[in-house]
Amino acid sequence: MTSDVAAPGGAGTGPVGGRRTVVVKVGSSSLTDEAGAIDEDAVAKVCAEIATARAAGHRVVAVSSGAIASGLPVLGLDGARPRDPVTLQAVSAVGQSRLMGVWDRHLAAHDLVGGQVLLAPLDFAVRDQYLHARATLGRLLELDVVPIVNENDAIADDEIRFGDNDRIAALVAHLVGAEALVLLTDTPGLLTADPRFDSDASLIEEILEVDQHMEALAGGAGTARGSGGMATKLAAAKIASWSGVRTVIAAADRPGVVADAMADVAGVGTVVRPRTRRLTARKLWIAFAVGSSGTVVVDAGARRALEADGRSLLPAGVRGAEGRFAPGAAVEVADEDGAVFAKGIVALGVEALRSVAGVRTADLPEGTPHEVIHRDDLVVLPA
Ligand SMILES: Nc1ncnc2c1ncn2[C@@H]1O[C@H](COP(=O)(O)OP(=O)(O)O)[C@@H](O)[C@H]1O
Ligand SMILES: N[C@@H](CCC(=O)OP(=O)(O)O)C(=O)O
Repeated sequence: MTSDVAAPGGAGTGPVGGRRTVVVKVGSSSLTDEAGAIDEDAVAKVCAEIATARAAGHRVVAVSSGAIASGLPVLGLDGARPRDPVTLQAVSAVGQSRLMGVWDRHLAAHDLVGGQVLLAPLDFAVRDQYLHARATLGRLLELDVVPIVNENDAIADDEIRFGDNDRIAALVAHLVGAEALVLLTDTPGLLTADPRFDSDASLIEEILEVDQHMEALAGGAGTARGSGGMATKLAAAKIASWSGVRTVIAAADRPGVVADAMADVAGVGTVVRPRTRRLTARKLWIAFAVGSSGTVVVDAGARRALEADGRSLLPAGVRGAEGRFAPGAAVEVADEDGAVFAKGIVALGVEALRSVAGVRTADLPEGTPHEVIHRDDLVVLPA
């Protein structure tokens, strides 16, 4: 599986210009007050910390929630937050520019310039857009701008939007070759239980590998203002970890939190360590950025060849195919018990694949690709 592993020197693009890069995400829960309006003091505090990191020579990308919160009072809707997605999208269109105004003002107090970058899932899933986003973010950093990223809420398709900013922040951390991803929230980090239901919950200071046990501890959002809760923070930490990026989940109101997270100070929050064997940019994109269009079911021998030997998937090992997909689509790979263990880019459409399922290479009709999923297009997922 050597082709899964990135060259040393950084994930994705690698450290830009040899300087350390950090992605700092501030969640809705800590950017808004009880009434749901933007808390300017919270933005000012983060901007001061970003300025300190910049003064220490680091590059910083901010990921900021709060477009909807910024738009509600302008439209007189802060009394009762609308529930329907289209109204919320319209509200975000009003709020996003105001949110940027708040960031610009507080960054300017430190002689820093912000630049708005709005991203949607397709920007990560369509490879050309992904490379384009990477180039733009890289150039912004070269220009000493602080990119301020949010989801493109106004036009995001409700079916496929992220909804939370945690996973966007992790994918951005990969894009810019960050050293650390700092997820700032309204708790000290991941606790042993959701603090709303267990007042004795204590901080988990270090996670070596995000596994099912950890995922079981993570509940949903604590307030109506936040989205995703700890569950999406751990999902983000997993993406970051596979990208070779260290994640720190910590309290937004902790003094010096960004500097301490960069310095890896013990107790700053929950630190999720990067994997030593990180995925290449392409494999990471396949594993986490692109949605899957179907499932290819394989026999036990094929599972072994893929998992243990890092081989390509051949038609002979295929038992069936589900879903609707064309050549070039991303699909999950499952064994005959239905356990999904890999993901990849398939070379045949679903009908063509069904027609050659179980056929040995020597007996394939002329013109049929010999590999259903090439090993370079296949990622074995964590257990
Ligand atoms: N195990 C846990 N440890 C800490 N917080 C948890 C846990 N499970 C659920 N939560 C909830 O997650 C919330 C933070 O997530 P969220 O509201 O989405 O924040 P943000 O807006 O910062 O992304 C916390 O306020 C807490 O109520
Ligand atoms: N993109 C949305 C916020 C999404 C959101 O709340 O995310 P999170 O801060 O991860 O809980 C906005 O700007 O209003």
